[in-house]
Amino acid sequence: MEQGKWIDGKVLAKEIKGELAKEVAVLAEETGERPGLAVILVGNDPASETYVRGKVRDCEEVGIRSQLIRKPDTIEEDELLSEVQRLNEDPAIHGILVQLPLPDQINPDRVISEIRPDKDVDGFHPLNAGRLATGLDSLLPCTPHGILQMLKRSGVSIAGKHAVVVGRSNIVGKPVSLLLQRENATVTMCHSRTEDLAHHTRQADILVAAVGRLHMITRQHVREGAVVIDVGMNRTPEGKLAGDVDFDAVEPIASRITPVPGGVGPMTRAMLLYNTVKAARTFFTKG
Ligand SMILES: Nc1nc(=O)c2c([nH]1)NC[C@@H]1CN(c3ccc(C(=O)N[C@@H](CCC(=O)O)C(=O)O)cc3)C=[N+]21
Repeated sequence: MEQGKWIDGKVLAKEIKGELAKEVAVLAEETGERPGLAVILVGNDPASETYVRGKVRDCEEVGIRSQLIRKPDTIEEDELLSEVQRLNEDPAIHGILVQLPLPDQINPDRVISEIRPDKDVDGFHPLNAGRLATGLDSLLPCTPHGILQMLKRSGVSIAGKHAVVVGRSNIVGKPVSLLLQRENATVTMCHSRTEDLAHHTRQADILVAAVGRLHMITRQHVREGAVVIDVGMNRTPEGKLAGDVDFDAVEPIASRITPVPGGVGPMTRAMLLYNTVKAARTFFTKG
């Protein structure tokens, strides 16, 4: 296996965290304060517990203060909305993240819309989605922004290239297609109802797989020399974490490829820190 063609998300995330740690130190020097992130975790789903613990640890690494707020999975929507409102008003909190998924009695769209857009470090609020779509400055969703950073920092040129995005979710597919267009790529969107998927994906210079189905992108979907970004987070029958791309089949023909784990996931976490620092800087400079 040729290590040089892997785009290593862990290495790049570490580089970004180093840059953010310096910026946090400068902010602390100038203002006497540190960025603050509040993470709300409803219930005790083991996967969510692991993710949230990771986020808290990441914050410590760069000097961001974090606050984990736990709520039982029986919480009513109104109570969760009140908790968000309280954090909206808290001057020590610059970023608010409500871990998804939420229990059935809670409408996630209502909760996301309750977060102050300038504290919406997931970039999920409709105002931030609309600002991205219209080309205004905004807090960017972490996974799409992480993908863009991976491409840029590993020297992949985007302008004029054909990017094919598989998956049209609000958290990955749609925003990553907008970001790639902003970088002057020609973008094709594919989804579960696309006919002859492989016909489209084989045209890709840059292929982004964000479907959530284990190993659905195989060798026949990929043009020789393509750059392949795997956003999938699936479990194999053996319980291992694996992507949407059949890595062993695709790696030999790709020019660059991201592994799972160790690819997009760590970048997503790094961009959450980036957004928290950005939100804090905006808050401090507005006075
Ligand atoms: N409000 C909200 N915001 C989120 O950003 C959010 C969320 N809810 N709910 C769940 C998903 C999932 N997600 C991950 C991020 C990084 C890794 C990650 O770093 N994964 C490691 C491996 C972790 C492992 O080994 O289990 C990797 O890919 O190398 C995983 C999952 C963020 N999410």
